[in-house]
Amino acid sequence: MITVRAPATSANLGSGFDVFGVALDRPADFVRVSRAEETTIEVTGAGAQYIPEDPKKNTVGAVAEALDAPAHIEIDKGVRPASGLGSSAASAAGAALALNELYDRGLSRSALVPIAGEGEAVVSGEAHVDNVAPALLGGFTVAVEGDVHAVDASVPLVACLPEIAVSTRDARRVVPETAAMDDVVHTVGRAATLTMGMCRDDPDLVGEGMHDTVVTPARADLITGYDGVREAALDAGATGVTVSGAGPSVLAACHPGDRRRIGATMLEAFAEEGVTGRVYQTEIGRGAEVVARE
Ligand SMILES: Nc1ncnc2c1ncn2[C@@H]1O[C@H](COP(=O)(O)OP(=O)(O)O)[C@@H](O)[C@H]1O
Ligand SMILES: N[C@@H](CCOP(=O)(O)O)C(=O)O
Repeated sequence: MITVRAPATSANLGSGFDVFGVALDRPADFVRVSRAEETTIEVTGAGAQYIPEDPKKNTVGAVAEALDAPAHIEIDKGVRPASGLGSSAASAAGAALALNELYDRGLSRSALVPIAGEGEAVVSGEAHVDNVAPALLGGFTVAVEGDVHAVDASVPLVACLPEIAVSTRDARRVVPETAAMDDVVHTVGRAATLTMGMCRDDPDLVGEGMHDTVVTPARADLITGYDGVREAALDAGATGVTVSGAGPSVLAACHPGDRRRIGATMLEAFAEEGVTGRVYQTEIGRGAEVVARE
């Protein structure tokens, strides 16, 4: 029996739609696997009632199939589904790491990324890897067709999760099909700035690089109170604010020591719109890791 802790992740970071991702120090899922004749799944924890246990509908089922590694898989959810914090990806990445070891497959973490991506295809219709890559590799990741680049980075973050659900599948429907050249130039500049910020552990550059005029405005309309929450976080000292993944979580980058104030302000701004929620004071963290072998 092997247990893996698999972290939440935040994809896109504004300017890097479907490309950028970071592992978050918290929250996390715990995935425990034991060998079996056929795959069965048991889910407990945050939002478990919304997560199917049918292997054909759960991300970990697709991973077990891709690795030809049937198992009884217990998932203890720390990352609520439809949160914009890579909930489905955390389980997929955790299962990939755990089953790889359980069945002695010998695959590297990089080789497990597309396998965990198969799990994402089950829920969003596409095998995008911008969440599973940081969940496996940790740090800041850049997913380009067929390849992933990763770098360790240290930047304080606040993730504010409102009590509303936005499914990734629905949020992909509002993404514009085309962009004007001015917006493309703006986005490239911000994405490059963010990448430089990650390489230098510089929260100011990371925050500046989060600004995006193409995808984020369309997604923001799905999140009640987004504009007020963004303004409030910036007023409280955030260096940049954007939609986390497909939403509804809102992600702020900041300097050390500012997280508590920013988190409280974001919750107040949501409350003004009648929305409750919770805050994770977090930072860029490590990838999934084995925490127990029994
Ligand atoms: N192991 C899993 N963990 C979380 N969600 C899962 C899992 N397997 C399937 N799902 C489904 O995936 C959807 C949530 O995924 P998604 O919308 O991408 O949320 P998130 O933004 O938190 O990753 C829900 O419909 C949920 O039922
Ligand atoms: N690039 C994807 C990322 C979805 O992240 P999630 O955490 O909301 O599942 C997208 O923006 O659709």
